[in-house]
Formats: sequence, structure tokens, C-alpha cells
Amino acid sequence: MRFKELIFPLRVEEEEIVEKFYEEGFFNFAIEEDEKGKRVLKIYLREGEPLPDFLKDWEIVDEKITTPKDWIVELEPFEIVEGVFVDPTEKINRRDAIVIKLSPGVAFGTGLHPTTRMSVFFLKKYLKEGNTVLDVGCGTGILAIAAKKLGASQVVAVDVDEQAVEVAEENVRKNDVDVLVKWSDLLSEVEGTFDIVVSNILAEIHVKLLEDVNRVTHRDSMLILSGIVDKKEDMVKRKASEHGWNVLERKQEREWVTLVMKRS
Ligand SMILES: C[S@@+](CC[C@H](N)C(=O)[O-])C[C@H]1O[C@@H](n2cnc3c(N)ncnc32)[C@H](O)[C@@H]1O
Repeated sequence: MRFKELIFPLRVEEEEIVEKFYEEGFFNFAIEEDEKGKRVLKIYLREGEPLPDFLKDWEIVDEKITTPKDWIVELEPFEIVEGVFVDPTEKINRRDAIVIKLSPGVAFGTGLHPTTRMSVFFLKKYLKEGNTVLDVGCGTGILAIAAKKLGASQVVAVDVDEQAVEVAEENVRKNDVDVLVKWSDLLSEVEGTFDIVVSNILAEIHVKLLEDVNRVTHRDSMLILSGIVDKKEDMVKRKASEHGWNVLERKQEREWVTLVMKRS
């Protein structure tokens, strides 16, 4: 999938940008340093997709057609964590491993990003046969499909992006697994309680998720929160602790942190 990449100088605080994108329901963006060490905002638009309103007056420093690097799906299957393979070719057939067939789609979640890999790592480590799992911000559905193949009894996957919901549904069909995929803004459409809630979004969004997560969990549930930039880890931990959650384990790759939490 090709996107139009637009680059803007970063004029406001990163938190403010994330908040604005969140309000507009726009998630295909990155904040990076350019070659001179200046912070820039990169956004990715699908064909025909309009520019988010608040960026209309911003100066564009560069524009090109691209495939964002974290979304490129390898043509070869790869082992995301030990014993779990992601197979975009749909050709591998192994009885000794878990294989997730994954179509290249427009949604985030190819398995190449460290935040996805760490989420699968913790699902593999903590998921027990028969657990119920909720995947919030499912993207391609990779975590939900992994959870089901790791032995979950019931899996619900939600995303606020309609196209992600479609891609996840297609991947669920390809893998022939029983996963319910639905549109939901965080937990707005979620009912019931789950043994594990896994979510790979952003620190700011986890803070919102934590406001409501006790409604869909029980005293022994586990939370796996990924996509947290290290400098925002404390913000997430503080909010989690206000709602009774303590960190059981953490893992970090580059600046990305994943937290596993249980209630005290
Ligand atoms: C970083 S991707 C994660 C995809 C996949 N779960 C993975 O781990 O690779 C984050 C996903 O969260 C979704 N998202 C962002 N805000 C959301 C919200 N408020 N409610 C539900 N999904 C949301 C985005 O649309 C995107 O698909």
C-alpha cells in the first residue's frame, strides 16, 4: 500500500499533536528527527484521504509517495518470537510452531515493530489455555490471532479505524480462527470481562483506556500495554496505579516499553 508522506516542522508539543490526532481519529503519523536533528512530524495519507483540519495552515517541508517502513510486510515469513511465525506468503505449513497468516493491508501491525513483537512475547509467556482475551487497537489483528492460536478460548479485537477492522476481519478469515472483530473507540462497544487485555497503542491513549479498563477486567486479569515511549512510562504507571494496577514485568526495545500489569 502506498501512502503520500507529508513532512512538517514540529511547531507544538508532541503531546498536543497526539491529542489533536486522537480527537480527529487520525493515527498514521510519526514524530522523528530529521538529518539536522530537528523534530519533524510525518503524516501518511491514503489515496483521496484529506489532510487533518488543524494541519491545513501548516507549512509542508517535503512531500513524497512512500510505503512507511514499519508497515512494509516482509515477503518472507519470519519468527516474531520463538515458536511463533508471521507468514505473509501463506505458504508455510508447520505443525511444530504457531503460524499467523497476515495479508499486507493498510492497517498497522505487520509484526515488524518492536511494540508488536513485545506484545506477542508477553502473550506467549502469560496466556493460559482457555483464557479470554481482548485486543484493543487490533490493527491487522495480529495480536488477537496470536492469542487465539496460543490457546485463548474467546478473543475480541476492536479498532477505531474502519479499515483496520476490515483488514483484521480478512486476516481472521485467512487464519480460520474464531475471533470477534468489531469497531470500538477504546472500550465504548466492549462488554463482558476478559482475563487478558492487550493493547499496543500510545501512552496517551493508554491513559484513557485505564480510566475504563476495570469495567472489562476482574481481580485476576492481566493488562499488557505496549507502544509506550520510555519517557512517558511513568505517566502510564501513575494512571495505572490510581486504578489499582501494578507492574509485574516490563520489557524495552529501543525507546519502546511494554508493561505487564496485575491488580494489587
Ligand atoms: C500501533 S497500532 C497496533 C496494531 C496491532 N495491535 C499491533 O500490535 O501491531 C494501534 C492501533 O490502535 C488503533 N487505535 C488508536 N486509537 C484507538 C481507539 N481509541 N480505539 C480503538 N483503537 C484505536 C489504531 O487504529 C491502530 O490500528
